Amino acid sequence: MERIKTDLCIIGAGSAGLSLAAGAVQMGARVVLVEGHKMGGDCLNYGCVPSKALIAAAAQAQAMREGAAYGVAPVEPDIDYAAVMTHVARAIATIAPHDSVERFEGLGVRVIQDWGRFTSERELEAGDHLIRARRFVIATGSRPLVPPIPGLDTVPYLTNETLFDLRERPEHLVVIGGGPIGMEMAQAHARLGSKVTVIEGATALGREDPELAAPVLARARAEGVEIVEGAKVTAVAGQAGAIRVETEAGAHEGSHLLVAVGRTPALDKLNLDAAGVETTKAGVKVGADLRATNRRVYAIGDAAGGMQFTHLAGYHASVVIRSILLGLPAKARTDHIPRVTYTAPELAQIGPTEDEARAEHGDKLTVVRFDFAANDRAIATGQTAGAIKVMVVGGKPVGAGIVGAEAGELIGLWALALAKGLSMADISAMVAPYPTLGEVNKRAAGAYFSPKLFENPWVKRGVRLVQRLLP
Ligand SMILES: Cc1cc2nc3c(=O)[nH]c(=O)nc-3n(C[C@H](O)[C@H](O)[C@H](O)COP(=O)(O)OP(=O)(O)OC[C@H]3O[C@@H](n4cnc5c(N)ncnc54)[C@H](O)[C@@H]3O)c2cc1C
Ligand SMILES: NC(=O)c1ccc[n+]([C@@H]2O[C@H](COP(=O)([O-])OP(=O)(O)OC[C@H]3O[C@@H](n4cnc5c(N)ncnc54)[C@H](O)[C@@H]3O)[C@@H](O)[C@H]2O)c1
Repeated sequence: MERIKTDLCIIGAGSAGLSLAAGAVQMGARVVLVEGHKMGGDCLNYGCVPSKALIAAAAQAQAMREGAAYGVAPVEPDIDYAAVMTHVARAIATIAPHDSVERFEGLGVRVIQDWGRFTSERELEAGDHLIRARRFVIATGSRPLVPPIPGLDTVPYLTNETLFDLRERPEHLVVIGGGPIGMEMAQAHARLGSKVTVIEGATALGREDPELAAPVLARARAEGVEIVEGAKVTAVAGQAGAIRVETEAGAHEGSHLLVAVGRTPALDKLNLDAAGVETTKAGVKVGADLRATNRRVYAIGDAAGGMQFTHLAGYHASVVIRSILLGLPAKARTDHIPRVTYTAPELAQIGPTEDEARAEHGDKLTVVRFDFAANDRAIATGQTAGAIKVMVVGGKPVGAGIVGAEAGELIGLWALALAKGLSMADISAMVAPYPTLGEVNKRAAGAYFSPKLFENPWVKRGVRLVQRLLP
């Protein structure tokens, strides 16, 4: 058993652990990084990267069907599903060196490729190593939640960890769960030629602003995705190629089953009791400073039990690095974290939705909006299905929601606005290049001021007075 003493031991080399390791070692800390499975974690291997690569292939296929509006004869694409998955694997392989053991060892990180398990409040065992660290950071992420549905353990089912291993296109993919994973993968597969049924216990994309989620669901349905809502799955039966899903609202059959009903924190291997680290159902119990009940231990990323995004994992790393390396107080905010569902159209949100903002701010809330249909670039490119809504309190945006082409890119401005406390006046001061979809952001800000400017009798009177006085 090798004994290692270090400043910082990070458990998990996913988005959270890698961001922290790279930052901490380059700032001069001695860092040990413990990873039991694949460097890069979920995002690189089973999550963001493969899903977005698959979505890109699906978008290409769909574009070939939709040429008519542009005067380009539409064709039904000839899709080689195995080749699509080769494209997905290539995207992973291209990014993998950036997350590799070699790169991190090159930066000076000691990487231990084994599962970590606490033996005490100050020590972690990983293979033949016993690591004593001044600070530990749990960055072990999450894994797919497999609900206790009767019969599920008797049928072959896919999760995000196995979906991208497929080499033959599912004939009929049944997806349990209409959240972001379910809807992204459902639409992508329908575009790639599978028949797809989504079975959702409540409302599909139910955490989103219903007005902004509606066009996403409508488009997916128009492209052939069957979305069954209010249909909690009660039992599953069958075998490979013929799987039957029973719901409270009837039964559905398909060739393949994808389970996408949420995530569960990956904490089971850590022996957290030995470390005095308490947990909740969502993850490690942490405060806003991301410190656990053992104050030497932090949790970041999915393991911290809040929102689950790669950019949040990176942000968490930047928060705890202040506290761990410099001893400075640091708290994680949540109000400025955007989220994007990469369906077509994309759906992006930051801060509260309209309903949530109204519940919090009541009459102080103003909601301004602008439709893509009035944006020249959207008209020119045939992308007019979309809208932006901005929730404003006291002249400052508290939230924004965008549905439409490139919504994920467009929300970036509001992420800056909320991070820095910018006002609607700041946004409207921006000159956006013409013609860009990004003009919708400025026009939303304009919509906030135009009633104040154009429907105000005092402004009109003032202008008339000045006009009389001017030479
Ligand atoms: C299908 C899908 C699509 C997604 N798309 C997006 C997206 O488009 N945008 C976005 O922002 N987010 C997306 N996410 C979410 C994103 O992948 C996660 O939020 C992110 O990966 C979390 O990073 P993490 O470092 O906390 O955890 P992970 O990436 O899960 O990494 C944790 C690592 O810890 C390791 N580990 C676990 N236990 C131990 C142990 N005891 N010892 C040693 N190592 C251990 C694991 O092997 C793993 O490598 C998606 C997720 C899925 C499933
Ligand atoms: N674009 C992105 O950023 C992105 C993409 C995919 C995933 N993610 C992350 O991964 C997380 C997990 O995504 P997810 O879609 O698996 O989970 P989710 O919790 O967001 O959605 C799961 C859905 O399954 C439904 N459900 C649960 N049990 C059911 C049952 N028995 N029968 C029918 N429906 C049932 C729920 O009502 C819910 O709508 C997301 O919250 C997000 O943080 C992010």
